[in-house]
Amino acid sequence: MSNVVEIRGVSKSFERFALSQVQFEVKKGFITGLIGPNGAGKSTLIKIMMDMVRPSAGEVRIFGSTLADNPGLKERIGYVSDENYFYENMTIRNMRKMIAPFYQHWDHTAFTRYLDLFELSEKSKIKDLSRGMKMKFSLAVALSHDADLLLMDEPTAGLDPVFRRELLDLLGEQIMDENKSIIFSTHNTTDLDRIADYIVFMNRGKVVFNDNKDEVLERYVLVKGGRELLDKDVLKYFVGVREGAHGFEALAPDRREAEKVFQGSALLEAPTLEDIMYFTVKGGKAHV
Ligand SMILES: Nc1ncnc2c1ncn2[C@@H]1O[C@H](COP(=O)(O)OP(=O)(O)OP(=O)(O)O)[C@@H](O)[C@H]1O
Repeated sequence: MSNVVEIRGVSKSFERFALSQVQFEVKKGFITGLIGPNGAGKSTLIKIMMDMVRPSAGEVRIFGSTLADNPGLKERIGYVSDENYFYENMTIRNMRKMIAPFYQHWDHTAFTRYLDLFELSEKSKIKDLSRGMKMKFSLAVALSHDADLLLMDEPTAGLDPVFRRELLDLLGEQIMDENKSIIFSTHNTTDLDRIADYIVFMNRGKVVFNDNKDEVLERYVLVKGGRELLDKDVLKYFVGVREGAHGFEALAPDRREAEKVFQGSALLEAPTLEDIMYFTVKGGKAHV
């Protein structure tokens, strides 16, 4: 199976944050969701992938080359930023006239179709668009130049629930063509429940895991039991614990092991991606 993106030992330090030794691959033909709490380093990593931020170590290969060696590859990426990089005083039409010539494969028919679908008028000025409408415009651009990779930083942020679903369906349709791939970051794990094939989970500048979504959901297990079960010996089986008035809830990273230890004494349940993110980020010891 070929990789559309290869991230090798990427590090980047800012004054109060470090992305350290990030390493993973993204498979062609799939949707990969990038999740993690605020400040985990998702946007920084996406900017490094786009060659907008230079890493202090390591490299990113997209379609087999680095963008520094082969800047023309950017054309094959449909990038959606988490910031508005359009000119506020321009209309959508004038912005489009400026952007389109950068792309050899600009598809004006597709662009007008997306504007219609997203209920945007070419006459609107960027500054008069709501946050969600700016996101829609950005998506229309990213989808209109026959990109092989859609790389999107929080594309569902600011979208209402109805359009959010429509967008996820639309992204699902994009990868029907098995040559296309999608990477997108989100805070909303339900976006991923719906469409992601792979999950890259980042926390504090590091990758916690990069795995097939179904395998992740099968590997972890939620353990629910009485407080009397919680002692130091048991804590080693958990990545995070939450204590309530009557009992505890914890996430174990190894379902089989947890089944052996807790079968009969605690309740074992399948976690959601949100449970996995919550317990991993929160940790456990401090709460017990
Ligand atoms: N140019 C910069 N200079 C200094 N610090 C930076 C810079 N860019 C990012 N950071 C810091 O790096 C950290 C990670 O930021 P980043 O935007 O990558 O996180 P994120 O996972 O996308 O977060 P969010 O989910 O809140 O968007 C933050 O603490 C941020 O303040």
